[in-house]
Amino acid sequence: MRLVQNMCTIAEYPQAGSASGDCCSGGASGRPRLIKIAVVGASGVGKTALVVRFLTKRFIGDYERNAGNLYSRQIQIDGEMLAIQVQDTPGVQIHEHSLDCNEQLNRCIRWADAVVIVFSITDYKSYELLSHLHQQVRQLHPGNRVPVVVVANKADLLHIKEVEPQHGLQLANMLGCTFYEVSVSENYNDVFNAFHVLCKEVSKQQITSTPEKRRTSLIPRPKSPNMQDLKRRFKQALSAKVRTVTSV
Ligand SMILES: Nc1nc2c(ncn2[C@@H]2O[C@H](COP(=O)(O)OP(=O)(O)OP(=O)(O)O)[C@@H](O)[C@H]2O)c(=O)[nH]1
Repeated sequence: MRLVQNMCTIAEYPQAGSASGDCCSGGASGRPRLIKIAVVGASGVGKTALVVRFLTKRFIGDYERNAGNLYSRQIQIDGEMLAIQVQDTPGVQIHEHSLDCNEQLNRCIRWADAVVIVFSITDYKSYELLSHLHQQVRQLHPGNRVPVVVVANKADLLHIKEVEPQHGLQLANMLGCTFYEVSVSENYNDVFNAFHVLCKEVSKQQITSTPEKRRTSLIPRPKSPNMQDLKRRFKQALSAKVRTVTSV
């Protein structure tokens, strides 16, 4: 299903890296490096709007309830072309004080190199989900510092806010996440910055986590000797042999 120009679901997208997510398929192969981002949060906080805004710069007011689309696009960040895949996920809820996480969501989180947790400043419950979701990310990526950005959306609706943006910042700091307060409907730059920071962090991690690959690509290939040189050496070896034979 094509949504808008320059954005496509993964089924249409020419593969950058393997389907299993070869995160380091850039460089030598000439293909852009792949960065996979999952966007999670409660229902109605603006996850789809955020993803579409980031990928197309446009705010489109209404979307069907999200079934979990995967979008992809190549974008240039700091001079490098990157293949970004963004997984939009269905809204989560709290059920009896714990996260009502289905397997689909868990799979998306496991698949991701980085996660955006979105809440809306007009919905206190979506804010409460934040630390549960963060915990879920850490549990599903044990021993791996997957970068997480917290996005407080709908900053244009301050008159009906249920969460002080300041509280979002404090919680994000406590969890060790970068925090962005945005209005997807009114401001593209903040949205771009949130994804930009995330992509940069993943990029840094990918580069430092594959020292072997980098080292091999840095070692110059030995030059093959030219034919003249080989012939000369062959002749030398032959005449040496002949000399040895005649001197016996
Ligand atoms: N005023 C305002 N409305 C927004 C903003 N971002 C999204 N919305 C609106 O919020 C509603 C929900 O947005 P979606 O992007 O569908 O939210 P979602 O989190 O993907 O929702 P689910 O698919 O149910 O999980 C839509 O009517 C959007 O137009 C914003 O920054 N400001």
